[in-house]
Amino acid sequence: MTELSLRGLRKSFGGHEAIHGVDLDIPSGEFVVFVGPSGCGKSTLLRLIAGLEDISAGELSIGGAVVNALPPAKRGISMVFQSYALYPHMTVFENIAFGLTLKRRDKAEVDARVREVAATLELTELLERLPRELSGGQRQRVAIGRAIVRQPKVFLFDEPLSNLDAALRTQMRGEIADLHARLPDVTMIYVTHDQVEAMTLADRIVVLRDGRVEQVGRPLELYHEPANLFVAGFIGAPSMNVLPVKVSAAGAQGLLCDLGSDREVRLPLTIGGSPEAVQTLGIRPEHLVEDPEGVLAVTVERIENLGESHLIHARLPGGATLIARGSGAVSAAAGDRMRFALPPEHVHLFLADGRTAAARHSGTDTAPAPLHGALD
Ligand SMILES: Nc1ncnc2c1ncn2[C@@H]1O[C@H](COP(=O)(O)OP(=O)(O)OP(=O)(O)O)[C@@H](O)[C@H]1O
Repeated sequence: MTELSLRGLRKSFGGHEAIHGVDLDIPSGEFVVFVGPSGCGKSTLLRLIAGLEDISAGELSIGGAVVNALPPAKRGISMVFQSYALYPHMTVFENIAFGLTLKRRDKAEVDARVREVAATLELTELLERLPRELSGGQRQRVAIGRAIVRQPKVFLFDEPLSNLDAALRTQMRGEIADLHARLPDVTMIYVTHDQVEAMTLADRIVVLRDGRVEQVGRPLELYHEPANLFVAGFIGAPSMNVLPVKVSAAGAQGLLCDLGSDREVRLPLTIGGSPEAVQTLGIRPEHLVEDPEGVLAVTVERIENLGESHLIHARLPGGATLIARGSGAVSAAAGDRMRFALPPEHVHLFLADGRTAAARHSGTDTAPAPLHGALD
């Protein structure tokens, strides 16, 4: 069942339109993550759903009912903020109970609900403490407790872990994943800057740019089959390498591609339209293969050792830079010349307007997974 439905949702602040008409259906129980560069409208979209901002145009439905005019408290939604927003003079118990007591429930019922939620979040021992007597992770758990005690149908998170250090973030990320598993009927919408949170928590990721949806899909779908250059560059860290390319010949043997290097590369791909329309080639850092016969001749500029892997930052003769990820120790050093090959199954091709070019492996009837889209 569709829990949330956004139809042509728009938001203007004065004369400035921040959300330009977003359409999105979110089924009940789904964990959806909004990502995108700073200022793309993630928080605004979340606040429109919460009712903290008025919708300028379009329709928002929750559980089948249009809620545009409903105040936040009547939408069956709870929200957890980055800042926790706990009441400093109230104990953990009182903070969690706050949402319930507002509804003037029976005291014994409030007590039981708070203790149940506290047990779920391992806060039982801390119920009498004040927020200032808690660690960052504990405070965040209280904020989550205050949200779930209301038994919302929809749970909104606005960068809930961004104030925590790396280790605590990892722990809380696991706790949020567990919470989702324990509350399978609760729909969760989560805003983050963090790629790992987006990739690991989401059933589906919504990539936003300048107030518009660029692509919606499962994390690995976005990773392997980005609809356009923007999504290709945004999902994945380090970003996908993108190089200007000219297709100099296309035929039964595939595409002959000129990357401005000293040799051309033949990719066993065919595309559905004019080869001249292809202007950019993309390859992820982990898919570049060191090969003395490889098409890309580079000069190493810098090596970053990350322990379990390393990143080679290199420059092509034309000036373009690229990053290759390898495993284990690396023998190359700054100033070295190396060559990399492009495994065709990992190559992405993009059109002048940034859309992914449709492509299929020559000699096969089925389109390969990494390349899709329409070529006009
Ligand atoms: N109350 C407001 N008044 C005017 N403009 C606003 C207001 N809130 C947001 N905006 C504008 O709307 C756009 C989207 O902002 P929003 O905070 O939703 O982005 P975001 O993707 O959440 O950014 P960040 O990742 O930096 O938090 C921005 O251009 C921002 O300046």
